[in-house]
Amino acid sequence: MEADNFQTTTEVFLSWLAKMGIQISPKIAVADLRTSGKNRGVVAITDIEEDEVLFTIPRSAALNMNTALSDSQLSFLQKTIPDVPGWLALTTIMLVEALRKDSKWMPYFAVLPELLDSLVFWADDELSELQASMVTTKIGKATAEDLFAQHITPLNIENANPTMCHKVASVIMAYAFDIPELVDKENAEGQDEEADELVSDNGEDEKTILSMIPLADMLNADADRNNSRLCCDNEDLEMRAIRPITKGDEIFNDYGQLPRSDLLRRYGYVTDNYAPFDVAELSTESIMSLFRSDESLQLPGQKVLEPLGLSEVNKRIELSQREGKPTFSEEISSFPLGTESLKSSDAPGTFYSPLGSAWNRNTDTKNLGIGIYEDSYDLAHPGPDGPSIPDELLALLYILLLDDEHFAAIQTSETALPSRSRLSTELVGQVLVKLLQLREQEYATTAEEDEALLQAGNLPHRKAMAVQVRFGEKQVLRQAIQEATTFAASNKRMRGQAKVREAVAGGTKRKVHQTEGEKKKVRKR
Ligand SMILES: C[S@@+](CC[C@H](N)C(=O)[O-])C[C@H]1O[C@@H](n2cnc3c(N)ncnc32)[C@H](O)[C@@H]1O
Repeated sequence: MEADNFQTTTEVFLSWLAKMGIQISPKIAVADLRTSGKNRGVVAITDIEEDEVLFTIPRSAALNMNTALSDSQLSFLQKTIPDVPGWLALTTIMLVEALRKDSKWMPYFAVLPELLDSLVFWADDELSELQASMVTTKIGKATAEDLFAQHITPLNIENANPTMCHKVASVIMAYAFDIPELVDKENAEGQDEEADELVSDNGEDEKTILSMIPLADMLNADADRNNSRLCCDNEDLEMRAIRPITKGDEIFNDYGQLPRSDLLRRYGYVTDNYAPFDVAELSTESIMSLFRSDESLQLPGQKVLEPLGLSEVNKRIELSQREGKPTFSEEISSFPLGTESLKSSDAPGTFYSPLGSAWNRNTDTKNLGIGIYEDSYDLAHPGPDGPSIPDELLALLYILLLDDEHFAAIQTSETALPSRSRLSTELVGQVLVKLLQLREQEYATTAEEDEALLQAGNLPHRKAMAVQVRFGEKQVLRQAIQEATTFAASNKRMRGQAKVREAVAGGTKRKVHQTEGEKKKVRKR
């Protein structure tokens, strides 16, 4: 019976797509992919050539603030909640639209999922299976609920309780597209001339509108298996093949090169094909708790690094926080800086990104510039795109480990940091190994134990996904440790050449001398 309902809902949806003016190539079909855990998807029923149009969607069939609700409902919302992020505005629109008895969008709403497996819906005991993964700090459930309470609750929309708001907002996060605004070419020409004087035409100022796009959002994704892309020629939206597709193949969109932690957070699934994009994060707080400690740092080979003293640590942090992109000399540019592209664009607490001003529909993409001091650093699998350990992390440790004379030289002259190969000193490598081993120990199980769990199989679905995420992060940490052990650049400018001493047998730990003021501020590990 359920299968019949599923099939009927799909058929009603397909007829509705035609009524909405969506033209579909006879070479594709919507398929029931529940047996592979994907619900619906789109498949090729004959061979398809590269660049063929799979379907065309008029802008009127994209659900957004231009197309949903009555004019009076929309202007009421614009007046009542003028300054909200785009995802929150679209959530409100969908909640209100779903209550309209004559809503033309009903056959579309019927194919949208009731509930996803994205992390906002996980119970605490399920989340605990992610162990020390920092993805749990990025769910932003409480922040989202504050926004629901502040903006949606006062509207008294029937059934718009926090659970329902999360359901709609999480569907938007997993299904919506940011599409360029329709440009009124006749009027835009004159405006462009004026605007040319003010802004550069680098595409960053393009206005976008967050939209639900029926059928385009029925495409699943599997890392680099993407074979189609949504294109926009101002008037219509087109899904095109970006490579030849063989009969029977699934048609995949591109959700981005996301680590499995983020895939799980945003989309509620993971597959092995995303494993190459996994990241492990090292928080700056954990680095600083090591450096701010008043205890000596025990390094491999029985070496001991004396503490730096709190005010000195703070001076070095200040230097690393200087605004602007880091400047490194020589061959640093042979690696892309850090692993920014792997990083989730949304910060903790901004769960349902993209954020942007809602009613003027402009998503701000300005790059504010980054110093080497970040809240956390992404470690990745080394590959053609770069090494495992980002340059910024090396530079931060290098600054913290520089001897006083060379630190002062960099501080006063604002000279560039040395190249990556010179940042990778033996001492930086040893401290990094220590930090990464401590990070590994934050996870309750080892990589080997996780692997055994996965091989044994039969895990509950969410636990299996969590174990894959934490196992992937531990594998990245292992690779980063491996990379750090190869660091062999000279320690000549490094702090502690006089003070790094062989620990005496039984290694007594000496307290560093501190001023009274400093002592009060020292944070114990
Ligand atoms: C844009 S929708 C794709 C259509 C969706 N399958 C449906 O039936 O409504 C994104 C959602 O599809 C599912 N999905 C996409 N790709 C998947 C994959 N490779 N494996 C499992 N589920 C997938 C996830 O639930 C994700 O949140």
